[in-house]
Amino acid sequence: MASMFNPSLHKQRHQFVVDFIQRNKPKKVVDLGCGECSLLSRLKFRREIELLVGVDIDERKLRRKTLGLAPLSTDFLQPTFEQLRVELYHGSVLEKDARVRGFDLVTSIEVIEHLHLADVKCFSAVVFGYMAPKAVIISTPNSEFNPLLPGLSGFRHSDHKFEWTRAEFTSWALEACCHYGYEVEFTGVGRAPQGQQVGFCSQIAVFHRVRRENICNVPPGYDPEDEFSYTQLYSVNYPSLRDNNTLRRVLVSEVLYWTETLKNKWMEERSGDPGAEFSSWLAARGKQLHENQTTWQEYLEHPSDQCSTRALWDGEGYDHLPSAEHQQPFTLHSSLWVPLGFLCSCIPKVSSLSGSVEHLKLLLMDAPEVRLSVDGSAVIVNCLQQNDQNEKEVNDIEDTGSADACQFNSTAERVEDWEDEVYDEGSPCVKTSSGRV
Ligand SMILES: C[S@@+](CC[C@H](N)C(=O)[O-])C[C@H]1O[C@@H](n2cnc3c(N)ncnc32)[C@H](O)[C@@H]1O
Ligand SMILES: [Mg+2]
Repeated sequence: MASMFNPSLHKQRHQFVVDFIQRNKPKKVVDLGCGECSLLSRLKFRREIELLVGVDIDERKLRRKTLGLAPLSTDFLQPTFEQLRVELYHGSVLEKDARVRGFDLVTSIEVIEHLHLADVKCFSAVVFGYMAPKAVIISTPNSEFNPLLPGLSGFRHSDHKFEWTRAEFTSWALEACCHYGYEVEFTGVGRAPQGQQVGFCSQIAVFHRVRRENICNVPPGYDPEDEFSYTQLYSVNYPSLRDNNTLRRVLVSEVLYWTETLKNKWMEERSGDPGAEFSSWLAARGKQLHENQTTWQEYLEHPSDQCSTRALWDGEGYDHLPSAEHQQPFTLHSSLWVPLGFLCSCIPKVSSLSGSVEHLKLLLMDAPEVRLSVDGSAVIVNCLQQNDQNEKEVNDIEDTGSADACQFNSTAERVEDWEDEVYDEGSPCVKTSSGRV
């Protein structure tokens, strides 16, 4: 049978669900009779889903592929604002469990035919009456197709309790609609050869819940005894930027990366002229970026162009930056001070993660990897090379000012109180620049 369909029937059924999800964007999805979780492993990539649950009666099957549902390293390295929780339960589709009630979508792919016919009514009551999701996708073999399957005698699988014709499937589905207030469309996957009027190899019914007043029978009442009949085997929360710890971790990495890169650019580009002032460099570079309609982030992402920097420094009159309303970075003795306002306004990645300067400050305040000024308004980056460190420490005892610090009279007063702190602590403020994710 496998060779009859390409892609395989199994893949086509799962693709049908994936396409449905892409169109309808359900947030809570449960796969009943999920087996070895192959559909769930595909659905975990559909990030519109926030809660993805699998239920099966076969615990061994469930445990075999649990690892396939775990977040990948990229989920940790590049988390998004989307949220996903995956849960696996050992239990029967014939029993009620409140944890899968009121979902947007229930799927049950090639499961119903494994139930005894006498239990199918109970399945309908649990799925449509108790779980009462917005939509349901049920697939099952179409017995009318069986004569076309080479070498098949009897049912398609030894565990099948029945296989329905299209009329039998339709009759069951319409009855469930009438009882529980759903409407249904019929389709399938696995086309018959041309001229054969037998329907699809796998027949599929897609149910949508209709308005409450259309429900013929009130769903069975809430039974506290049945509320938690499943046993949870697995649950995992995917990393999300909506979680404060994840957001802080990513933001810290970004802030360390961009402040270190800014420092490195400055140090690289001034290498031919150790006396070059940071303020002139910043102003000239800012003006050039403005003229080229380039953002600081774009500039920092690319290798230095030392020639053009030399030319910039030879110019004059760069006493303001295009984004003058934002505080500008400045050097104070051996440190680079990067105001959070600058990071938020000039580095879109930082602003989109933090949302505001205040929020950025709040998140960085508890992060030991980032050194903030006393008032929390700027990140302080040490500019000394390791081998300059000792010499500088000795010099600092006698020399309390530097040329660069004097360039920033306007800001010097503001940071007067912080200055002691910069020198008292003396150690590099940034431990790493490569921790960015
Ligand atoms: C043919 S497999 C389909 C697996 C999966 N839906 C897929 O598409 O790959 C049928 C699954 O239904 C499960 N099953 C059978 N009876 C069940 C019940 N009463 N409750 C939950 N799962 C059941 C079986 O353990 C098996 O994993
Ligand atoms: Mg089957």
